[in-house]
Amino acid sequence: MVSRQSDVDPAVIETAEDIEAMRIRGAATIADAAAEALATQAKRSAATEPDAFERQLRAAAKTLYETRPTAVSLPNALRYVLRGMDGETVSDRRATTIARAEEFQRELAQAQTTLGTIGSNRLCDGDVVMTHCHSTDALACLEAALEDGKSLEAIVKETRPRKQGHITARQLREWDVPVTLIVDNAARRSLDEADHVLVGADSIAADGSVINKIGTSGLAVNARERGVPVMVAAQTIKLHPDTMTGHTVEIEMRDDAEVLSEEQRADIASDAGDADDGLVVENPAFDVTPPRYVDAIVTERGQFPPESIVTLMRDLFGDAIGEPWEP
Ligand SMILES: O=P(O)(O)OC[C@H]1O[C@H](OP(=O)(O)O)[C@H](O)[C@@H]1O
Repeated sequence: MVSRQSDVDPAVIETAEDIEAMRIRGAATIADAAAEALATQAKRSAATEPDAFERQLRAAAKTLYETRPTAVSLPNALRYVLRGMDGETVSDRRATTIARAEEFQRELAQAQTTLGTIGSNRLCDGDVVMTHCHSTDALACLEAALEDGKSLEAIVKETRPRKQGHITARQLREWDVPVTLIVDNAARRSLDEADHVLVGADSIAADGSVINKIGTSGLAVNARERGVPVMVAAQTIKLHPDTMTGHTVEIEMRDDAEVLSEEQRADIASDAGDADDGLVVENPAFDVTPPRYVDAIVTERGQFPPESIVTLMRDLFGDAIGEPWEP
């Protein structure tokens, strides 16, 4: 539940609620929306003192941060914008915050385009690509390959429980890519037809582990066994710097209702509704794919074997991290 702090603008609260409810979803889209929300907070702040202005921006960042715990693109976006807030007056702090948020959004869009070009180099004319969930970073690779004149086909996993695969299928059909939509459990069988598995990421850990939509790890294990290369498309905003100091990535557990309606629960558990009706629904939104099942992590800075992604992480983030809203 999004906390409603008095000095956080209603527009920021609305964005936070949209992210929490997944009306705004996808790690890159969430990061873009968070930067936009901080710019809105800055534009609308009625603070007359620079310290009060800064407190409001940090409160807004904390509100946004607390929406979803797994995609590191969110805190990375918040850190990036807040670290650009500068100046001794409200006016200066407002202007620098807005400019920094706009810079973040431009760089995010450019990074995805560059990543797509790099990822498309791994794809050949006539390839069949299996996708999981809906990743704009992954689709950027397919779009770049199509713009290069390569023909592609896709096997799209529906990706229960929220079926984000339908978003991918719709986008690919708009690009006139033949799509075979499959239930998640058919992935192993369909891998025989695939030349690549292409997925996105919510976070990349220092050891090269990939945190992505639930079902990614099982798909990657099956792909390794079937000899199908696994490509992870992930802008550097997905790199999780806290994992360089031993922190693990929290896996978001989402509501039962995404898996089972109250009517279905009542159909299964005759004494449904009792706290101890003996029926527990587990709904993890993400899982962790070990680096040994990943062939390449494609970023806007080039592609990396998972075991070496930490070199890029150190280069970009250094060691000083801290919470995104802290000074
Ligand atoms: O940043 P882009 O590549 O768009 O998406 C990255 C990942 O974010 C999504 O999470 P959710 O659907 O928001 O839970 C999926 O796990 C997807 O692979």
